[in-house]
Amino acid sequence: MIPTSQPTTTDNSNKPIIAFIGAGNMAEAVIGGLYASGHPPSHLRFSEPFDERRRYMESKFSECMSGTDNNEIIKDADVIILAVKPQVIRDVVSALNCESNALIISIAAGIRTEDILRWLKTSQPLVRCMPNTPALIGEGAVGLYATESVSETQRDTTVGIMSAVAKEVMWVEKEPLIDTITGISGSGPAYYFLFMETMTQAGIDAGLPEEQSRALTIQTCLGAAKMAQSSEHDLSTLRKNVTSPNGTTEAAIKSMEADNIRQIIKDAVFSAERRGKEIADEMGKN
Ligand SMILES: NC(=O)C1=CN([C@@H]2O[C@H](COP(=O)(O)OP(=O)(O)OC[C@H]3O[C@@H](n4cnc5c(N)ncnc54)[C@H](OP(=O)(O)O)[C@@H]3O)[C@@H](O)[C@H]2O)C=CC1
Ligand SMILES: O=C(O)[C@@H]1CCC=N1
Repeated sequence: MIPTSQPTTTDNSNKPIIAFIGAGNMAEAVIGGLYASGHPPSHLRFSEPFDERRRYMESKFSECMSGTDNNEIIKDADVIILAVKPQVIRDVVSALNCESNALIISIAAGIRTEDILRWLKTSQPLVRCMPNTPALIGEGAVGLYATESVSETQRDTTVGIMSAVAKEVMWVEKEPLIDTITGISGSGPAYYFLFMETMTQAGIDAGLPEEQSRALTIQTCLGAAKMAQSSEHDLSTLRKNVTSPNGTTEAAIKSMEADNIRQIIKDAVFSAERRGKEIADEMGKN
């Protein structure tokens, strides 16, 4: 009997070819996550007009195809990820020649699917996605909205891509909720950084060495987040568990409540959400 030959290389034929338009921070995070998850580099491409940035990305992802011509990069792609700033997306999308049924994923803050489809002049399957920068270390949180023409397989492909960089990947049924997610997790890392910056500075002002204040602040944030993630208790119970009657935490929380901390945070989230809609209105005019 003649032995059947065994393949010696991994079969990559079922992995989608993914083309990134714009190779900035977010594209770097997603390409990095896909690399680490074993996505074949030959199936990853990016275009980037800024020479210095492109060279940096080429040195980091040397096996990927790269260039400056967006239409060259999207040829034969199964998935096209729009990773440019909202202010340039209209010009970028209007110049694309999408002839295939490739899935398009836009990560641009605010920009609505109806505008992207109008600029594309096709009824391409389109997903609107809101990732965040912790994706750079595989700790992202991602919200997704699919237009009608996105198939179940393309939904699975989208989740597969985003799961390479995120621990939470979730669909919403109504597109405006992507703006809400922008206010929560898209912009959210900056709120926590601001909180940590301020807390570190308070420690320094009170006499702690910067290194100690920074380390204590960061570990406290991380510890609280991990507790919140693993605990069976809700967030307010966890807060109350730290707060002894007439103790130190109570004094701190009372001080924050007196300064209207809850309203401050809600206003911040709604400001980000509103700004997303404003960006969409500004860019969607034409
Ligand atoms: N940063 C964040 O926390 C998050 C960002 N987003 C969204 O992700 C998108 C990308 O953001 P981010 O990665 O931070 O931005 P970056 O500015 O880092 O990346 C965008 C890249 O696109 C390049 N670019 C500009 N014009 C073109 C073009 N015509 N063709 C191809 N590439 C082009 C830019 O080059 P050049 O510098 O030369 O202009 C830049 O390198 C934005 O729409 C943003 O709203 C979503 C969630 C979180
Ligand atoms: O600030 C911004 O517009 C982008 C989108 C979400 C986070 N950063």
